[in-house]
Amino acid sequence: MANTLTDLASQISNTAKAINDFLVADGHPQPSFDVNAPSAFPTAPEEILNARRQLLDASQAITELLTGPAEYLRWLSCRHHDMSTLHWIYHFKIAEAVPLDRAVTFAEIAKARGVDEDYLKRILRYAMTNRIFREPEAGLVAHTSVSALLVRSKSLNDWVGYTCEETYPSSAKLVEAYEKYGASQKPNEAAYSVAFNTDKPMFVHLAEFPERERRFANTMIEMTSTDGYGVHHLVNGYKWEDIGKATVVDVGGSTGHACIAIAEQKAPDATFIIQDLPTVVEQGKKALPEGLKPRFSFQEHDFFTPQPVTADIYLLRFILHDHPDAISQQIVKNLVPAMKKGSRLIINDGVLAEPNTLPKIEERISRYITKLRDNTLS
Ligand SMILES: C[S@@+](CC[C@H](N)C(=O)[O-])C[C@H]1O[C@@H](n2cnc3c(N)ncnc32)[C@H](O)[C@@H]1O
Repeated sequence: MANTLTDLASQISNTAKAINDFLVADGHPQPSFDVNAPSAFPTAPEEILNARRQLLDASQAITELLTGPAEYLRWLSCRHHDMSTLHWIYHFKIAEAVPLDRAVTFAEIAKARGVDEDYLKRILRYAMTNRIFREPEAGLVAHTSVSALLVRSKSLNDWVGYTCEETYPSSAKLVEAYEKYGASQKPNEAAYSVAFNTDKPMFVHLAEFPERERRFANTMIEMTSTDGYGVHHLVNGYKWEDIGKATVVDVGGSTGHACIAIAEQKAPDATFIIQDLPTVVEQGKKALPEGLKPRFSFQEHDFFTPQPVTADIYLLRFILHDHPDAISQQIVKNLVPAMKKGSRLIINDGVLAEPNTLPKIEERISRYITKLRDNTLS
């Protein structure tokens, strides 16, 4: 792998050219933080996606190399300001006070949201260094494509809320939780337990706060918009078109978004039972598209107890990574008594690559799953 400045620079130049040629040839706009810029890189052939990965990796490497280890470590340890300012913006609904089509003064935003103008200015000017809002003229605030998503995308706003208000405070308690529980595998002995002063597992505790539970369910939907966790991997990774009139049970299926995609795109005759905790089930029933009602039902079921439904297919999507091996085995064992001859179990989950086999950016994202477990689940 290239590791000198000139090697990295030429890798950056070559991959940038390949990407630019693709964007121009296919009529896509240049990447930009303009408020109306596309919110994601366009669909592209595999070689362009690879060039993008290489470019991201090389540009991160060159930035970090040039920053130098001491400076890099100093500022790495200050990144909590990124989260705390984002949290402040989320909590006081600042994005909603900025129109999408024009700039407004700090004073107008402060008045609309009932916050102190100077405080707001300090928070926003820091956030602007992360491309969240911009100051087109001194004293005026306008949206960027990033801050605009806090208004335009309800599920991305919920993702930000969940990370700022559940995982961020839990992360800050990682050391305290380890001091208290060591490497406990119990779901109620996690950093979340310390942060929220509870002896209940996260999902049980969340159920006491319907708005936070709803936000978590929406975060799961938003997750399917990401590269690696897209529901298209599940939809295209199995021959759903061959299952005919099968019954599919989605265990811990949240509000049913994965099975909705399967039902709409690949399995027009199958029926689906979405199982989850009681309040999530209620949300799922409310959000189900009208046309799917004859083929969908929602059922309260705790996957730590025996499965009540005999079905052709059981789906465990993004369930097992939340739990240590012994508990995951129990979740799977609970399915066995309900299974009939020919029943299938489909597991769709994150798999960790060997260390150093992915670009650093991708390896870090894939390891979020392990952090999720340490922080919030066990
Ligand atoms: C990480 S989410 C995955 C959701 C969904 N399968 C998906 O792919 O988006 C875990 C889900 O398990 C549900 N859950 C947690 N504990 C549960 C339990 N004991 N029984 C049933 N569902 C549970 C949560 O409410 C949540 O919807």
